[in-house]
Amino acid sequence: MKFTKMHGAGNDYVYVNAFTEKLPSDLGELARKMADRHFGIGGDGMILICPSERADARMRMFNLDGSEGEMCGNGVRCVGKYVYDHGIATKETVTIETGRGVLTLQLFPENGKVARVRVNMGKPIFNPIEIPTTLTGEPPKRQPVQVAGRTVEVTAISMGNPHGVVFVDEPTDEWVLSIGPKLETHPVFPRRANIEFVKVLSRTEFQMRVWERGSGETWACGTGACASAVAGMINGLFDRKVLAHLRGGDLEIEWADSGEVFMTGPAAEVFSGEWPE
Ligand SMILES: N[C@H](CCC[C@H](N)C(=O)O)C(=O)O
Repeated sequence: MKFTKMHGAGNDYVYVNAFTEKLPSDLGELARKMADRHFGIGGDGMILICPSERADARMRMFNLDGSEGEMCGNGVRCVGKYVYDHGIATKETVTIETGRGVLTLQLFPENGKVARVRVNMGKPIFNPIEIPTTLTGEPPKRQPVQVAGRTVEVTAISMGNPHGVVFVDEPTDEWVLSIGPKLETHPVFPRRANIEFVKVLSRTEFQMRVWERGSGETWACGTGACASAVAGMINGLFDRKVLAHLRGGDLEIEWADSGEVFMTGPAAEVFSGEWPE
């Protein structure tokens, strides 16, 4: 089976073109094996680029633990790059079907290959039942959650997948690696959640580290950067356009008057090969 390794701001996945490749029935197991950094190709998970009846292609994303997520912001930029660079779509505006509907992407090629992508990520979801979270308020803003013997204020938002945003003075290892997994699996998030730790730098800039549901710490999270930006905006900390500094690079996030969130960032292909199964 042919695969392509790609990343968006260091959030790396093993991509498989399901237009041409034959896939096994247990996709979770395939993701776990291929994404293993010691015994496999290595990555934060696996993303399938599939045919769609409603869009240029359909994205399916699997975490490192084999669970399937609804959406992936860095992944969808890479899928946009893949379909253009590999001739599945020829226009610079493409549509990708995801677990949260069909998204429109604006591609920015350089010398014939896509280098940056702007994605209409749709409207943030504030309804606690849809997120899903047991926290109250719509949106649940800075709600106290008891974790590891302390009270942490969490803002819950869905960008198609669930996020809990925590504003901190410094996104330390203790926050990310110790509190992160406890919040991911906390009973306030019945389907678990991706957890972002955000340091406000100014009204237009923030630094973020993320603990992802099913994958652990990753170097960037597109949906997480959108959720963090919107969390900062509804908490009165940010203007409507912000720059997110993540471990693996920067993402520009804008919450437009239409209510839709636009994310712009890099997409890169690293190498391709064959998986011997
Ligand atoms: N890294 C991805 C999000 C993956 C989310 C996944 N961990 C989930 O279970 O929701 C992003 O760039 O948006």
